[in-house]
Amino acid sequence: MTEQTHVAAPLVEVRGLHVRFGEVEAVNGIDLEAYAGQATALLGRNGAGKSTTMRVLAGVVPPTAGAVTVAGHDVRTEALAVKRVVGYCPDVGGLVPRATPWEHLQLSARLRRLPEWETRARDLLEKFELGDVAHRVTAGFSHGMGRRLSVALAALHEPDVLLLDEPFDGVDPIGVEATMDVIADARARGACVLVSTHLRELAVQACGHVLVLRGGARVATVDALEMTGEEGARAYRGLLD
Ligand SMILES: Nc1ncnc2c1ncn2[C@@H]1O[C@H](COP(=O)(O)OP(=O)(O)OP(=O)(O)O)[C@@H](O)[C@H]1O
Repeated sequence: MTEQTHVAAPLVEVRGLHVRFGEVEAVNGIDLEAYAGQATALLGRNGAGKSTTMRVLAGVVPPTAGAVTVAGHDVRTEALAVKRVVGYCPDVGGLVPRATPWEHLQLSARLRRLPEWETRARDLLEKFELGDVAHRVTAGFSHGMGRRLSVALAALHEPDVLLLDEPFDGVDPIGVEATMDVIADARARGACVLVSTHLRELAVQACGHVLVLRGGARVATVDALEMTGEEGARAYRGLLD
């Protein structure tokens, strides 16, 4: 036996990630590994660096320093390949106000050259209870409706790496359940899932591992069980100070 506990290579590998915006050090030396079939939650206070880390993994923000690979692709030199293997629900934006949910899904399917996407698109819209508004422009959508569509869009092509930034924010129980299903389905088919959220209880329900960030750095990686209930709330609170 070797000391290695994972035989397969990680789907997400982050070594010494730094991201600077002018004077602001948004991410300050994060290490992270995530494997097929795993779901990992990113928790931390406002400004801890969760969304910036997600943006780097999605290939939309380049690292200032550090090595980051997603499904074996370097985010710095192979950003397009990263975007192909990732399904990304950004924390804000990403929807075109004058387009309908169906048009969003259609555009994503065409850009990715997905064959036979219509049935899955319809199923996702039904799952997220967006079937009735499938042909209504998103301009008038509530915040929660927009979140639900963003998760459906991220999941459409059954990506190897699913990145959900604040997927539960303002979402009703049906939407939360649909998002939990999407996460469970992704894990079952061997995808790797990362979820950034402020909702600790939902994070531990969805994920097996929790990464706590503070000031752009990782302060702990714990089993989700250690973050559940009142004891978990106390443990989490302790990591925030
Ligand atoms: N484009 C940007 N330009 C300048 N500063 C930025 C930019 N994006 C993020 N930051 C800064 O980087 C830090 C980390 O931000 P980030 O959005 O990653 O945190 P977060 O943990 O996702 O916070 P929240 O929980 O509030 O969404 C913050 O100080 C933020 O102001």
